[in-house]
Amino acid sequence: MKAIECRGLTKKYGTQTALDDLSFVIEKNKFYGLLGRNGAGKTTLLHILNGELSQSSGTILVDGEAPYENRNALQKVCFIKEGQSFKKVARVEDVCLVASIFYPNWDQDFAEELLETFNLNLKKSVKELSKGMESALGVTVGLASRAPITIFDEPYIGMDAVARQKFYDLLLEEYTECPRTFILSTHLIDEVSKLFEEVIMIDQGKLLLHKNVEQLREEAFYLSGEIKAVESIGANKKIISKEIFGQSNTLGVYGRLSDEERKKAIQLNVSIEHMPLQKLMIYLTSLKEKEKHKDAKH
Ligand SMILES: Nc1ncnc2c1ncn2[C@@H]1O[C@H](COP(=O)(O)OP(=O)(O)OP(=O)(O)O)[C@@H](O)[C@H]1O
Repeated sequence: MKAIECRGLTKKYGTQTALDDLSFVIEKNKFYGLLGRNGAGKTTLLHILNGELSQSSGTILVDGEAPYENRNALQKVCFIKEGQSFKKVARVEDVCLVASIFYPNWDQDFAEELLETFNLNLKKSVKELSKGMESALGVTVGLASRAPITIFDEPYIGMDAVARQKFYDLLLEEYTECPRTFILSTHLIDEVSKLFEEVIMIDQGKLLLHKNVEQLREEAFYLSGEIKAVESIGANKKIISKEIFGQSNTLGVYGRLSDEERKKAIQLNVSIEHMPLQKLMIYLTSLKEKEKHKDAKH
């Protein structure tokens, strides 16, 4: 079942192309990580998804409807942005009241439970909150909205490591108890990658990768061992990184190993290790950059 569908989605700001012919499907009740370097186009995509921006061309459907200025579609989406700017004079309870009016599935008891967890007082005004506390208020709204599509775009600005961990634990608990579509856009990839079921990577407005995380675990790995042995296993594979330490070599590989190749790796004392998502993104985006420079030279 589709929660979101993009076809040829393109967004231009004047001559700047922020999204370039993006096509993908986000399925219902799955947890997505939206990843990409600064300026990749993530926020632009999320603003279009949330009906705040219109695309230059292509289509986007949220639960089958175009989201731009469409209240019906938007009630299904709760979008918590980086540095969410709630009205400074509003009290925490006012923020919850407004959210309860907008989101049909709002759960006030859950909201109050979360506020207590984050030590937020209902009577405090937003201007009295620290940066991290304001982010915790955003996280509370996102979770208690119980919106079928809940999106967090770097929602933890100012939250310390303990508060962030609390947020990830709550997110996992909520996803397990009350499944819905979650999209988390983040630069702290390895902190949260355990939550993701699918990963969408964007680079310079284009889709770089859309994969199931389990599949990625099998397809992105390091081979380490004696130089010749490692190179024989990595031959004919897409090599995305290479490090040589004396007589040993570590290759970052993006591809699949057959059972035969795995057996051979054991025989040759070549270790196979999972590559963290953050590293994979760094390698893939820098490879793209190198390819672009090469094309520009020719
Ligand atoms: N309002 C705007 N006017 C002109 N250009 C814009 C505007 N908003 C974004 N851009 C450009 O569009 C591109 C994508 O920006 P966007 O904010 O979507 O990236 P992002 O992936 O969210 O980046 P970050 O991780 O830094 O938040 C960038 O090149 C940016 O300079």
